[in-house]
Amino acid sequence: MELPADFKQKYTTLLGETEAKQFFDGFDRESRHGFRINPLKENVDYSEIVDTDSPAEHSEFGYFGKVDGKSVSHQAGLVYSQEPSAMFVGEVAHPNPGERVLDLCAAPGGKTTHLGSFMRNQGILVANEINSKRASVLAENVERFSLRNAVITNTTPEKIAQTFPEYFDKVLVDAPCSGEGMFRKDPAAMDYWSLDYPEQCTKRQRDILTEAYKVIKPGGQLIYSTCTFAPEEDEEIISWLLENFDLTIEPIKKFSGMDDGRPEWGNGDPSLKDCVRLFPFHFAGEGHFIAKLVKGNGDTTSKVKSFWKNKNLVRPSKDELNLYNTFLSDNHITANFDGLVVYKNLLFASNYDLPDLSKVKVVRIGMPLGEFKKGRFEPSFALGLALTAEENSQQLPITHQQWADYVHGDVFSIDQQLSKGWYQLVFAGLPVGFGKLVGQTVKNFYPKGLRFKAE
Ligand SMILES: C[S@@+](CC[C@H](N)C(=O)[O-])C[C@H]1O[C@@H](n2cnc3c(N)ncnc32)[C@H](O)[C@@H]1O
Repeated sequence: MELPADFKQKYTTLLGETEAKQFFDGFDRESRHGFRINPLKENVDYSEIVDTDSPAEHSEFGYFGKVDGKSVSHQAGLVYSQEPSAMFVGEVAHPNPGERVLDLCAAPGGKTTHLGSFMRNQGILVANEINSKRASVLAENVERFSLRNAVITNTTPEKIAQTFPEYFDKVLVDAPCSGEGMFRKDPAAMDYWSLDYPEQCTKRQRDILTEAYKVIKPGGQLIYSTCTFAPEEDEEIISWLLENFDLTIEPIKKFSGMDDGRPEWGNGDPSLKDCVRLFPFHFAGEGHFIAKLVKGNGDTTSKVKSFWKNKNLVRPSKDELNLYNTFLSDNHITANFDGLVVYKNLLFASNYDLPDLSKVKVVRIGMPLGEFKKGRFEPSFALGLALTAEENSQQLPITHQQWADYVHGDVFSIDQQLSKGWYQLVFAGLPVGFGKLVGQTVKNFYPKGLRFKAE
């Protein structure tokens, strides 16, 4: 691979001739692909749909291997394709069920879906993305992954800081960066690169981190990561954080092939060693830098405004509750969702412990359950993916061909005689969405914008 001459010169100075040569040779090695399994999808017959022969020791739900974007496993949220070094970020953050967690730079959702896997639908996971198109992709991935406790916002770090002062136990800043760790997989990333580019990125990283700091509870954690090797965006940024904020570095447990942070590439603080560097010539991944910091303990005086200050959100009316409960009982669904809230004619399972979100653009206020339509309740696609076999006995196993018809938007027939109603279609135990059975025809409710031709 033809690396930029300035890049080679810079890293030859930083690493010395011998190590720099190994570093550059690493870009010519073949990339190893990876994916994570979604632990929230239960009762799945893995042998039929995904190859889990090569687990990754450094990431609890991680595997080596390639997943096709048009496969059932990807489309129905059983897996998330993620390169092996990126899947160490969520592992370092490792939130617990019940915590309040923010993923500040979240799209397309690689880390968000990982954080949600650890949280097991308990607590609050706010996933924010500043770019609206990317926020939509984030919402799709969160929906596929069936994260019930995720709120998706599309706003700036400043607005997040105003809305959630000292609110979160853990904050992840997976920062926009110069992307040197993308060069191997996507050589076009080199076109953006220049000797000055890392320095330019640091300004934006400092601005984002200044806001991120404000939303961490005293004693809470900040996880910072980049997919670049540039010291300006890695050790230098952490040095700046240590010098300007009440933060200390927490050691990260390292696995084989992972390098220490380099104090001499920052301000010399020995604790920078406790950060982690993933270099492709030592570790089977594209490259990452990760730091974990803890905010000092102190009293908090900050208060957030109540969820119900937002006048657009209301509790479901008696009639709406009736429609929803009738839908559940008619279709043998026993799932129990808390935090019911209505926005326009949409019903969500949210969390009343959230603050007033009226100053930020909310993409989804929680898990979409469905929509009230002229005297009836129609379930969401997200609900069709999320319900487990225990929560919904009305499941209809389908073949791969029927799944292909379904995602293409076609109706299909079944041989059985079953009572009419909403059925959760399942392939190899994996729910793929709802269909409405009338006679022996399954009417298609696969979202129009997601339809595609499966191979
Ligand atoms: C490295 S990517 C995030 C990848 C994501 N965490 C994942 O694992 O899928 C960085 C994100 O930061 C967003 N971003 C760019 N400028 C930003 C800013 N000034 N404030 C906050 N986010 C920003 C980008 O749109 C991009 O989606």
